[in-house]
Amino acid sequence: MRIYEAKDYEGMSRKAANIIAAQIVMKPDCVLGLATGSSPIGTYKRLIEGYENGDLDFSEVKSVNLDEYKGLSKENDQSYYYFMNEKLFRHVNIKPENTNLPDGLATDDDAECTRYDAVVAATGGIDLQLLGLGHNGHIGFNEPAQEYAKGTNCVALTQSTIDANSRLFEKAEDVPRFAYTMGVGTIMKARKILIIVSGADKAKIVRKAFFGPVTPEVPASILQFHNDVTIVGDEAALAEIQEFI
Ligand SMILES: N[C@@H]1[C@@H](O)[C@H](O)[C@@H](COP(=O)(O)O)O[C@@H]1O
Repeated sequence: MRIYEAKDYEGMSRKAANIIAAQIVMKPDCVLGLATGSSPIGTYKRLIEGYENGDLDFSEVKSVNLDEYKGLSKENDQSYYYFMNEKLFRHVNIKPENTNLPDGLATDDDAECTRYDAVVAATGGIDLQLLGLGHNGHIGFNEPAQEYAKGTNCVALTQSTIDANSRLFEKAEDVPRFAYTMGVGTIMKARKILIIVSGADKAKIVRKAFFGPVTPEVPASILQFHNDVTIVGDEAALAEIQEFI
């Protein structure tokens, strides 16, 4: 596990974008696993700059996103489809047909999970998976549980996740209660994992996830078993793991 400490959110974003940019330069037709949330917004900004100044070409890049809220359409400004379009896709030359997310409006959960697993498999596998970290250790929307989900699944969000994400919605009641998420098994199959963490509120879970016991009760802890994980965090988020850096 490599750990890079950046001074602040901006520094974290630059470092993470450099790692993703290196992946794109080394393999122009790479498959990127992408994430939503506040953590990757700065990273996507830097990638857009890389495209605008001619350093990065997304024309052959494929992407698969981790998750999507159940019940939200692509046009809903809270959907992860909308987020990805606003924060990255529409600003670079990635082909829309090469970008993939679970379908928030699917009605048959099992069929949608099977479909999305097939979509991910058809890409040939994820070269680099970008991850944020939930306050309870969730990755994608894989919440603390008794066991790890292997493939895409429809999950009931925990109250703590609903509360954390309600800051982005007008009313807490508007936060969907269910989401489709890529499974932990699929995430673990990514060739490289890049996890970004920022802010003092992540410090405790960072220690628990990466230096505590491996358990589905802290979903991100399984990343300790992956052989190519890079953590990029700012000083505040890495405050509790200083002895390991
Ligand atoms: N489903 C997303 C995750 O993919 C994200 O990594 C995490 C942390 O979000 P943030 O980066 O805003 O702290 O929570 C959300 O619920």
